[in-house]
Amino acid sequence: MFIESFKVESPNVKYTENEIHSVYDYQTTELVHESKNGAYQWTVKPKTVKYEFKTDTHVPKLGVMLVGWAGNNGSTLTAGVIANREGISWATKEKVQQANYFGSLTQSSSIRIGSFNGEEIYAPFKSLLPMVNPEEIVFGGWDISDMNLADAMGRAKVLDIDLQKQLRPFMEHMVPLPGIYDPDFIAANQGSRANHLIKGTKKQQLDQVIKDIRDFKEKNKVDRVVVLWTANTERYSNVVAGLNDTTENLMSSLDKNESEISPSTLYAIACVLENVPFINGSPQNTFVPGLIELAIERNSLIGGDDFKSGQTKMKSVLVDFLVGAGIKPTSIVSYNHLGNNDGMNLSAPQTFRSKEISKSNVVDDMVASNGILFESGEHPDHVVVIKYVPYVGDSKRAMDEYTSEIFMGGKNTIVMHNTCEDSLLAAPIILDLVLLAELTTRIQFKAENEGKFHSFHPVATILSYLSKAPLVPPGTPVVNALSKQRAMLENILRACVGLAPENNMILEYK
Ligand SMILES: NC(=O)c1ccc[n+]([C@@H]2O[C@H](COP(=O)([O-])OP(=O)(O)OC[C@H]3O[C@@H](n4cnc5c(N)ncnc54)[C@H](O)[C@@H]3O)[C@@H](O)[C@H]2O)c1
Ligand SMILES: O=P([O-])([O-])O[C@@H]1[C@@H](O)[C@H](O)[C@@H](O)[C@H](O)[C@@H]1O
Repeated sequence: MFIESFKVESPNVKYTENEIHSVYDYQTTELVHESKNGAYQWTVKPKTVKYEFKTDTHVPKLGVMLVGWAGNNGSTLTAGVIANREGISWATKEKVQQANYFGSLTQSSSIRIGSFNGEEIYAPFKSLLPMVNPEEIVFGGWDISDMNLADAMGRAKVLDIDLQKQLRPFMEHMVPLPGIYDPDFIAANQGSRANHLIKGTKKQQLDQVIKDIRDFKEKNKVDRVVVLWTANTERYSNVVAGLNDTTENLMSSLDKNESEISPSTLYAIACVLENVPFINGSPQNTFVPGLIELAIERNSLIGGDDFKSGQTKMKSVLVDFLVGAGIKPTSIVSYNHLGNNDGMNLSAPQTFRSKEISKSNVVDDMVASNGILFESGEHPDHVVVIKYVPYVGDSKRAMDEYTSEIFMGGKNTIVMHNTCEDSLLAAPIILDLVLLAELTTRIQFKAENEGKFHSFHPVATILSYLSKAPLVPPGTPVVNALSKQRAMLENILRACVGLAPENNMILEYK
C-alpha cells in the first residue's frame, strides 16, 4: 500500500518549530588484524555509536544557476519544471501526455516504512525530510551561446512540439548570462556557438561570475543558490605541483592568469568563495586538488562528477548483480552513438577521454569486493566507445555486451540495447542533485565523542547515487554499486527522522 505522508513518534525524535532532532544508534564494526599464536587473524567487533542529527526544517526559496543553461539538459529541465508547475498536458501520437517527474529519485521514488496488517507500506522518498518544491525553484545560469531558453529547447529537439509551443511564452524571455569560454578545453566544433562571452583575464572572469551570483540572488530574492555544471565536457586539466595542487598555488596561478585553469574550475572557485554549492555534472577534473582544499577550508559543498543517467547506471546495477551472485564478468563492452551537441563535443579525443575515464571506473569497487572471482589487481576487459551520429540527435543508442564466466567453465553473454533521449534521463537527475545538495546543507550532526554539531564533509559523497564518478574526500572509499549508493542516501535521511536503516529482513514474517 502507498501512503502520502507519515510522522515518526519516538523518544529519539523531536519535532520543533524549526528543526527535526533525532538520536540514532549507528551500528558498525571495528576490525582488528593481529597476530595470534604466530598467525595473523582478523577480528570483527560489532559496535554502536550514538549520533544526533538536527535538520533545519525551514525550506529556503532556492535559486538554481546552471552553467550551460541553454544546452539540451538545461533547457529540458527548465521546460519540464515549468510544464509540471503549470499543469501542462500535450498531444502526442499515442495520447494526451501529462507532465511528470519520472526519473527523479526525490520526486518519483518511494521508501518502505513498515508493514500494516500483513501489507508492506510505502511513502514518497521526498516525505522523509522537508525538501524544496521543484516548482518554486528560480532558474538562471550562464551559457556561451546567447540563445534564449525557448529557442534552445527548439534547438535541443528533445520535447514534443505541442509541448514546446505551450512552453514558449514561459521561456522565450529567459536568456542565459554570458559564459566563460576557453577553446583549449572543449572541442573546436563548439566555437560556432560561442557568441556570448565573459571577456578579460581569468581573475576578471571569476569576479564576474561572483557578481552574477550576487545579482541573481538579489534580483530574484532567493535565500539560497546552488550552481550546477551542465555545460560541455572539458578535457582534463593537468594537475601540476605549483600550479593547482594547493589552494595557495591555485589562487596564485589565477592571479598570474595561468592558461591551465579551466572554465569549470573558475566557476567552481567562484562558488566556493561565495559558499554556494557547486555540482559538476560532467566528467572532467574540475575539482583539482587546490580547489578541493579550498572547499574544505571554507566548508563549501562540492559534488560530482558526471551525471549517472543511463548506460553507466545500468552497468552499476548489472555488474553488482553478477559479482554479488558469484558470477565473474570477464568482458564489458559499452558502445553508444548519439547526435546531440554533447556527442559532437565528445567526438574530439581529449573531451572523449574525460568521459571514457568516468565511464570506465564504475566497476572498480564491485570487482575489488570479491577476491574469490578476481585475483588482486585483476579486472574484466572493459571498453567504452562513443560515436557521433548527427541523425539520431538526443536519442542515444546504447549497446552493451557483458560476457561472464559461470559454473564449470561455462560462459554467459548478456546483450542490451537502450534507446532514449539522453536529456530526458539527465534532467531529473539534475533536479535531484540540486534538491539533495540544498537539503544536506540544512543537516547538522555529531557523534557521541564529538563536542559540537557540524555539517557533512563539504565533498558531498551523499550525492554519489547520481554520479558516474563520485567525488569523495581524500582517502575515503568510492562506492559505485547503485543499490549501495541509494541505500546509503535513504538510510542517512531515515536516520535524520530516527528511522532504522532499511535492512529488508522483515523478520516479522520469518
Ligand atoms: N544523459 C546526459 O545527457 C548526460 C549524462 C551525463 C553527463 N552529461 C553531461 O552533461 C553536459 C551537458 O549535456 P547536454 O546534452 O546538455 O550538452 P549540450 O551541448 O546540449 O549543452 C551544453 C551547453 O553548455 C554550453 N557551454 C559550453 N561551455 C560552456 C561554458 N564554459 N560556460 C557556459 N556554458 C557553456 C554550450 O553552449 C551548451 O549550450 C555534458 O558535459 C554531458 O557530457 C550528460
Ligand atoms: O550516463 P551514460 O549513459 O553512462 O553516459 C552517457 C554517454 O553514454 C553519452 O555518450 C554521453 O553523451 C552522455 O553525456 C552520458 O555520459
